Amino acid sequence: MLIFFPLHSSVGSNIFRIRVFRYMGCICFKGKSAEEYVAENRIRRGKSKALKSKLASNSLPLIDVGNDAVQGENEEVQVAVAPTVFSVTNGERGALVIAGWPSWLAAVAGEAINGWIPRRADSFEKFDKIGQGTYSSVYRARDLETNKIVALKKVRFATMDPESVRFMAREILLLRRLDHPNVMKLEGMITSRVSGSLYLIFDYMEHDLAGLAAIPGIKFSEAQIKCYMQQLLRGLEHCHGRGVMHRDIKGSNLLVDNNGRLKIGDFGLATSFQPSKGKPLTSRVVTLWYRPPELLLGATDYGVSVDLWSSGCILAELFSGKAIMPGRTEVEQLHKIFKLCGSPSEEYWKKSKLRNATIFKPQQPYKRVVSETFKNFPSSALGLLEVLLATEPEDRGTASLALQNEFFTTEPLPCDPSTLPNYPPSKEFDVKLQQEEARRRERSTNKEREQGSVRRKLKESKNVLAPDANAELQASIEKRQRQPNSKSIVESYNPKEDGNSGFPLGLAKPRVLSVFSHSGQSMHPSAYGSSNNMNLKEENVLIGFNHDFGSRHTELSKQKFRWLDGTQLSKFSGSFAVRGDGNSNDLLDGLKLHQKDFNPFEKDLTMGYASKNKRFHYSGPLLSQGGGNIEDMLKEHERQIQQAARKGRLEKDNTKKAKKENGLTESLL
Ligand SMILES: Nc1ncnc2c1ncn2[C@@H]1O[C@H](COP(=O)(O)OP(=O)(O)OP(=O)(O)O)[C@@H](O)[C@H]1O
Repeated sequence: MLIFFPLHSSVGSNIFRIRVFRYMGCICFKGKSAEEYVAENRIRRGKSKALKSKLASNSLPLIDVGNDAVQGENEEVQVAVAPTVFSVTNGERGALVIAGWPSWLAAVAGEAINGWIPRRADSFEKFDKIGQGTYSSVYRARDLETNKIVALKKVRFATMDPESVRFMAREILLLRRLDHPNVMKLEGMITSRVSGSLYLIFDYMEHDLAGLAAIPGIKFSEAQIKCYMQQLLRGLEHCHGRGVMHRDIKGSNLLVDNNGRLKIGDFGLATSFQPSKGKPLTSRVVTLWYRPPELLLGATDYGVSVDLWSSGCILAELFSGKAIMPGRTEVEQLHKIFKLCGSPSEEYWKKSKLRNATIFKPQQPYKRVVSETFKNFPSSALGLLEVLLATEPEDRGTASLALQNEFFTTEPLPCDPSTLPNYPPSKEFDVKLQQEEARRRERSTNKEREQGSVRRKLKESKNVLAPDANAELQASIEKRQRQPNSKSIVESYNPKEDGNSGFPLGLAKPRVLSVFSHSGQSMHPSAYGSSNNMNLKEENVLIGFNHDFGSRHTELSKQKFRWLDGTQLSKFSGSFAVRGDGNSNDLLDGLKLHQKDFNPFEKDLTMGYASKNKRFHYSGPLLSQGGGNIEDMLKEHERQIQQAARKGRLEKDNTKKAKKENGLTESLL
């Protein structure tokens, strides 16, 4: 059997000529000639007229797939690779491995790599690290074949975990669907049959919008803002037109090159949407500050308007120089939205039937004050902002409509991207590095004096960086990577599969996350008494579990809720929250109450938990009974955050003290 080794690929083209070399005078695969094989296996030869003529005119890009064979006896096989995604048959899987892909990838994510040939790592010269995402590290590199500077995104996933590979493949599949000047184009991938890693190849982009906005002294002009917004909306128009929802539009995902061209990047949370199919989606997407109200209210049938909301946040941010709604928790985020954009209409509450609507519906409607708040913005910008930041998703229109808004047609017109100034390196990553460096220096010199200067430096950087979309879940990703055998639960999670008690087969033993207390507020288990102190024997208890999955998709739906009886509970080492006087009956009453209200299999009911480093994270809605009093919830919420912060500071001080004492002892010894 002939083994093909890739020499060079021309990814992005839909039609290739593949030069195969005869080895010992014969080319065969599974008893067929390469040509027959290629013709039969999805690679359609001369199917359409246009293709036939291209084939005849020899105008197709060429890929060599053999450097190991005997030259001289070669023949050219012309191959058309359709641009769409295919399901992969066993035969094709074999062909993918032969083409140089590792079997773990071909087996699980054949569709994502079909028709492509991997690039070899040694055909790139790797330089510095330029970015760090939750799921990746990004490096600058030179493509030795083209001499072009590129960005290599090394994606993190567990090759042993098919679900994790499949999820990573989703990003690739979606990227392959897109081809637009304002969308990051996947130029190819690097891996090999023996490699356990995968790099995605992109054009190198010098900046991102968050980083640019954070450069001290930079204030974009109206024409420049229009230019960036136009590019963003054009990119979105393309994505939406191709059935892709981005679901994480924010400054650091909008990459900008030295020619002023903006491209939407990071499709890790993106999904394809088919409105007709009505498949429920997770509401735990989009970085908090840019997350629209419907997601905070638990919508699972949302659409592309989520990206338009985020774009509205970006528009206002570009004019005001800072994030407009920097919430620390989902509750606070929703409150900020209501205070600025008003609460949705009565009709909306009724018709939308959102999961968290009863909890978060304010007793008194909030008035919209967008125009008053941003009265200094140009009026045409306000017009577009009013549309994009509509509380009700249907009122946000579409990217195409936004592009027709008078914002883009009135003076000053959007400037040409090439006229945008050249900025110094300014990625969000660079800003983070600078801030870390400033902190490090602070520690190593006179504390008092340095503290002042760092505070000044941080102040100078006018834009506070947004948290990562799922930053709070980082700790569990790492844990998950050490647990390759756990079964994952994907967006289309089917509660029936795992029954009402116990856990799905193959799942790692879950960690108890939270229980609902009497008032319905979620409490962090470790902050309160242990299960042994409570009389939980007879009752069924609603508990949130963290299955600790490492891959991104499971994060989106990782927290599941189950009713457990006392016996099952006793199997867990976690401890439980009790409100009021700590009497277990308080808890149980509360739980029974919630048993009526909630479907135990619903996701994302609560998200408060402590990570490995014992920092408190509140990312989820804290539930309250009956709804209506968001102000009280916020007060309680704020109190809990302050308390957690105080506790953190105290622990830090104690550690420092202990270290100091140890140091003293050591030096004495
Ligand atoms: N093509 C590129 N050119 C230059 N820098 C890039 C490029 N792509 C990504 N980066 C940098 O790397 C960082 C991480 O990339 P990306 O956001 O795609 O990774 P991720 O793991 O999906 O991140 P996230 O945590 O946001 O999900 C970006 O914020 C950006 O600064």
